[in-house]
Amino acid sequence: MSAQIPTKFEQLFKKVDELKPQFIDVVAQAVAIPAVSSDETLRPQVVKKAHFLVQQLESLGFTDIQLKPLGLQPPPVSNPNLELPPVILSRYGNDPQKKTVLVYGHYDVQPAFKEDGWDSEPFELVVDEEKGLLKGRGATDDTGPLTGWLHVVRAHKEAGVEFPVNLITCFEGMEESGSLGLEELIAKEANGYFKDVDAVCISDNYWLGTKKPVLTYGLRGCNYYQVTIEGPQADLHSGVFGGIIAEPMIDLVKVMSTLVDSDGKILIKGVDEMVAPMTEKERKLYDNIDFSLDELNKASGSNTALYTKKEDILMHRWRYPSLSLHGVEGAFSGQGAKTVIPAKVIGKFSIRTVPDMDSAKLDELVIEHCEKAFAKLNSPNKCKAELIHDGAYWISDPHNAQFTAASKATRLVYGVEPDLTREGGSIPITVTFQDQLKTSVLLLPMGRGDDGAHSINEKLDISNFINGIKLMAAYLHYYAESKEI
Ligand SMILES: NCC(=O)N[C@@H](Cc1c[nH]cn1)C(=O)O
Ligand SMILES: [Zn+2]
Ligand SMILES: [Zn+2]
Repeated sequence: MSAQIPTKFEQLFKKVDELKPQFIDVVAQAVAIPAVSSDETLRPQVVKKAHFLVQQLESLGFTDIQLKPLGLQPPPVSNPNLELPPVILSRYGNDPQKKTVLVYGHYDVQPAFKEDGWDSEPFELVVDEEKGLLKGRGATDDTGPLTGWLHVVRAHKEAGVEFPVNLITCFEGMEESGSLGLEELIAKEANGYFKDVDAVCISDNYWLGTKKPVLTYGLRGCNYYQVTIEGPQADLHSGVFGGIIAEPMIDLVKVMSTLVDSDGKILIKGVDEMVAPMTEKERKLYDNIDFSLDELNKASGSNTALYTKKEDILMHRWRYPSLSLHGVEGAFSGQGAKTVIPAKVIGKFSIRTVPDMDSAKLDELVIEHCEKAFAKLNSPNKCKAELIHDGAYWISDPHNAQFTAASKATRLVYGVEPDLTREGGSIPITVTFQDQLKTSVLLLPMGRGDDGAHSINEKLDISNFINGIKLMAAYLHYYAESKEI
């Protein structure tokens, strides 16, 4: 850190360091609540986590705290009376002389089971001081970064440093399941709760690698589909019925195998044609990005990369679509050798979308493709392909007041210029904030590319957590000082 660091940052950063145990304790309490949005039976836990966060906001002096209901979860859903989890709106400061920054985060998490291969219980935060890690579901995605904003407020209060902006929180509990219901809420509040918002900042993605901080200006979208194949009335004995009835699982494997090649090529006609062509200007951007095949291999824990050149890896993560097969509901998946013929199986897959793909057109192509592939099997079973949820891709210009402030903050905290990156993952609501609030959006990641988000042993390095809080604080100060909006 430079010797001329302004006093306010010195005071703030010292306080952040002092409060480290308390900050980690808040993350531990939050991680202990298994707020898995995709598991309908865990919906009360998602709601419990919202209430936990409300308590935290209250104790920090946030005002106008509202738990916004979003109504019932739309189909496909097992329980048609399932309420969506609430969105948490709150503010800290209401000074018309100050800029207003909306911070978005999500308190829901991906599913996690110890049997998946975790070294510890996923919903018990492990604080490993020796390795410098916080380990647990949500540590990096997105419980750790979401709480970061609250810690920024606490550090200001306890250090006696004036908070530089008015802060508005928008924390949702359905991001991992397509942000259902949030778009409508944002549209409704654009001229209400959010009317004075000057900028939106999201901390819900990761550095590209493990060493260099980044600021992010693009995301892929995600359209998530399911194909249901139904046959017999109930699961059957394969010794009694095998070979004499049409098995849903055989049909499903055949249909799913027509979607994508082993080398990642999407086999659905018409998809490639929707992808924006590469320009020379864009091609040059990849040269300056700090990344290597080695980092990808380390993050995946394998040597299974489909591309070896940095440029190819980045292009296929950022600017080309991908299709992933995720799983099969209703299929036998336990240990041992159960000789069952599943009666109904639901295959799940998603497509990461990119400019200029048309989401509705993609749905048509995918559904038609699945129907045709099934028809070719001449099976007496029933097949239905449908969209579960979608979220749009987003790309913006990274040269504005927010990115300038965040670059300055990165130099202050990390002593380096951040790389400007796009992200292969999705945050479905990003584009809605930009369009509805007519503001710029900055993605300011806290964690590293090897954090294992959505995977086993998800972690956040303690240094990233602490420096990430300092980075958030410095960004708010520099943005507050900037002349432009
Ligand atoms: N940290 C962002 C993230 O993990 N986003 C999810 C969003 C999503 C979309 N559909 C299902 N989940 C992602 O998988 O990218
Ligand atoms: Zn996330
Ligand atoms: Zn996620």
